[in-house]
Amino acid sequence: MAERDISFLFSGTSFNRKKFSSVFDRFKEKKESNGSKEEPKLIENADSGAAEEQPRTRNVNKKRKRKGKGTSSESVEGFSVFKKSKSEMLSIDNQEAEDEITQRKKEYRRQLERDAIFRKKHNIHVSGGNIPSPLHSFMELRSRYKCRSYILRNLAELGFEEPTPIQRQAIPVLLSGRECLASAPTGSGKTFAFICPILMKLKRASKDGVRAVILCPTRELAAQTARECKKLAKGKKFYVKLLTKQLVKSADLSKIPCDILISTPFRVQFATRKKKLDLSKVEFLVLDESDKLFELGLVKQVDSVVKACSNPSIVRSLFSATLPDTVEELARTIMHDAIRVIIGRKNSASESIKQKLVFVGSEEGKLLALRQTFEESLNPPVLVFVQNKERAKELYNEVKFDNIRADVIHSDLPEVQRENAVDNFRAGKTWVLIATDVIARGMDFKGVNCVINYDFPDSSAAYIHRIGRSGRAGRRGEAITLYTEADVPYLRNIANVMAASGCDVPAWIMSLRKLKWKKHRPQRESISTKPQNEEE
Ligand SMILES: Nc1ncnc2c1ncn2[C@@H]1O[C@H](COP(=O)(O)OP(=O)(O)OP(=O)(O)O)[C@@H](O)[C@H]1O
Repeated sequence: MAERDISFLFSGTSFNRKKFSSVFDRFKEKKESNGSKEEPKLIENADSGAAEEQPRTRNVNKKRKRKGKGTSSESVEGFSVFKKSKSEMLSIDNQEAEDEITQRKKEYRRQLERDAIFRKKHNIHVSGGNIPSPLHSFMELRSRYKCRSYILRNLAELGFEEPTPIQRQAIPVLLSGRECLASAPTGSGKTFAFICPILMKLKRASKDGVRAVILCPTRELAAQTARECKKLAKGKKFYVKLLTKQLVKSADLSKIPCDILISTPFRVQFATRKKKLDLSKVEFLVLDESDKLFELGLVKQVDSVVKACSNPSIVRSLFSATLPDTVEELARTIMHDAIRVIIGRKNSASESIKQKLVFVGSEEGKLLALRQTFEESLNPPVLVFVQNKERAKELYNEVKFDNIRADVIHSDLPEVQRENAVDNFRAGKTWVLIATDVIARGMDFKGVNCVINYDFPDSSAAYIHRIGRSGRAGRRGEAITLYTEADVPYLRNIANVMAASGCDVPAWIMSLRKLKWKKHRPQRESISTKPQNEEE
């Protein structure tokens, strides 16, 4: 059939098959070798990674062919080439094919070396097969992946000059249709590392149902991610939907156009269980803050969303600043041939944060230390983290009369109040925001100068995420962690994180025994300056 098509195309042309049999054979060989695993590729990248190098391959081949012609005419002067016997011709062709393969292999190796040097320079560590080359610039999104100009325009409008290390590697991975397990420091641009390839792959808006789902552990982070997504999609009519409680209640979601759905696992699971949401066409699933999503309490909901996204060709990706081995193992059970991308050292704090430990003796000592810090050097915006919502309320009641613009956020507050607390802090109306871990992850407040851990964090991951609210996008930040006698057994774990990110830690702390850390949530005395009997 194919042959007949070819003959049809060449009808009227006298084409001597016998004379050019060796050429025909070469094409045949190529066809067969295309399917074979042994065929050497220029770049052992996944689909588009390889595609990205194809023009270069073709150029090399063209050049090689032209050069070959030139050489033979030079050496044999004109028509003498046709005087060669058939077997000689065949051997020349075979030689040419072999040369080409060797050349490709060399180029492929050179590209691997260039990639390795570039990754080393940007502290990018990768594992997995056929890893696409990292991005050298945002412009490569156009040259390699035909990125539409609206995205490049929006990146420029946002003031992004260069991709961050996680963006350099994770974007090509996802654009190549590969799954990605990624870890990079807080504030290093992970959000755009998954939003950008999703927008590029979805190409344009459609009314055919949800095509991408992004799960975040809190509604605040989901709202922020939806906003960021809309910023990058500006100028293109994508349907980006934040799935809120009201939306689930009020609408038949199947009738609302939605390309990208962003929400918490609870909300998405609820909507799918009520048959208000069909996720069978989802092409991309992102688990942001994935280690948090895999914690007890969320993992079942996540599991049910993962199952609801039943499209067999779905591309899943996991992102977080902290990725414990247990989470990696669990993640691998749901991922196919994922590429692992780690920026810097896994589970470490951002190096742009100056970290300090301050001993305060007792709970009373904490309040004194906090007030003293505010009096001497309040440099807003400041975030103060406490252990639970009760303590958040107590501390807020203490500082709200201190002539500083303070506010509080915790899970007991109604949605609107939580939103206002975040918005006012963002807008600079609030100087000091007292918070539980509800905003410890992912929240991107511009220019938080200092994070104060009023209560010692309950894990080193919690520490990394809390202090990571400052020192974002290359800016400098500060973190102060108050501790009492009750916290001393856990000091060493925090000290290790500090030392790994280049901060000074007293030698006596480093000589403490390292405890296997379970959640550290000691019973703490209530926060109050009022005498006990007055309270009663
Ligand atoms: N290429 C870039 N150049 C400059 N700034 C960038 C770039 N990419 C992202 N940013 C900015 O960096 C900040 C942090 O980004 P993002 O919130 O995505 O960090 P993250 O790595 O997800 O942090 P976390 O681990 O805390 O969730 C944001 O304000 C974002 O706008």
